[in-house]
Amino acid sequence: MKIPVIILSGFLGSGKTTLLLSMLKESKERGVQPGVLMNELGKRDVDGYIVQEHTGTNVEKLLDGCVCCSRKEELLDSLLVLIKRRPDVIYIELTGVANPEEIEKTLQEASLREKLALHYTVTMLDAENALENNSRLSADKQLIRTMRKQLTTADLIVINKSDLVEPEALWKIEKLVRKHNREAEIVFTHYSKINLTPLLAGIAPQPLYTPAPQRAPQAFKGATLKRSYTEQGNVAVKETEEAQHVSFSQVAAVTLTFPQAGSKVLTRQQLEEFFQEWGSSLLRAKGHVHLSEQETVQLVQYAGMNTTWEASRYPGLPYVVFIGMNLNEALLATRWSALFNS
Ligand SMILES: Nc1nc2c(ncn2[C@@H]2O[C@H](COP(=O)(O)OP(=O)(O)OP(=O)(O)O)[C@@H](O)[C@H]2O)c(=O)[nH]1
Repeated sequence: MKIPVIILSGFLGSGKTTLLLSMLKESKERGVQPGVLMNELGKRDVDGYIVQEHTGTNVEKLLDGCVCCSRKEELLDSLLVLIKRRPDVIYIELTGVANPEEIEKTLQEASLREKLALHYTVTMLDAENALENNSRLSADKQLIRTMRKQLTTADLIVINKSDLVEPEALWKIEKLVRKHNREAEIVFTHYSKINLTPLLAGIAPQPLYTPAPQRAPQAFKGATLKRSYTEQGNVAVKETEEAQHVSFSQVAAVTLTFPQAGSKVLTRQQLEEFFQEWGSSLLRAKGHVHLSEQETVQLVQYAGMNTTWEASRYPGLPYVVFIGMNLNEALLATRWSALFNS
């Protein structure tokens, strides 16, 4: 019996974990036992902790690199670990700079192809930044190619964060998406709220020895979903064999911790200003912080230039992961220390 796999891809901060959380909630309501694999660029497991805290789901994690390149071997091992637990479905959340095509190829490897069946590849887009990303990130050609692959490989493209833009921007994004993928279903939403019934169609609690569910038997609006690469996508993305196996080049993650007791206490505003200070070179930041004794631990998230705060029960030492393009790590660390000494 093959286990269906759903891949969640999409640029940094586009809403993948938010979608995963609602998929896990829905799975629980259906009595479906999920296996979850999460990949993070940084050394700290921010999203895995969120998933465990919100849903109690046991997560298989791959930290500090991308499963489509530097952590490729470990992807295979982690999937084998998950398979042993006999889940009804496997959800793989990729880093924001991963090429889902590489993961699809891994699923075809001899040790996996008899056990796993790709069910859907979903790509999330952040409506607030999707139109500017091409020019904002143009210095990193490999990243641009990867983001294009995220579009061409998808069966379903979710244009998320629609609450942050005018309707006209959504039509422009749809036009852009269609240039790269004519076949995928496109849905517009905010906070990753989509109808999960088509996505989870055919996935049910599996008794032993039942036939594998059919892949994507239902579509979002009645049409049958097909895996296809548009001519445009194939022509536009001319890559060398070597380039195809690398998904990000100039994007890196830096984890910074807080000085021990006795140092100056930061305010939320100071931390938010610190994020803004790095301009477009800081693409994403997230972490668990404890700014003052008066406040509980907070999960802080910086995505698309917006900062959000949420109470958390994270028990460990506070930290923030910074993900950026050509981030000057030494300068970042110096400026970070200065925050507490000024
Ligand atoms: N305003 C707004 N914020 C959103 C929406 N969807 C998600 N967010 C917020 O955006 C931030 C990033 O969301 P995530 O779901 O963590 O995004 P992600 O793609 O998993 O992020 P990475 O894995 O770190 O790349 C969080 O603070 C979310 O609460 C949305 O539709 N609108």
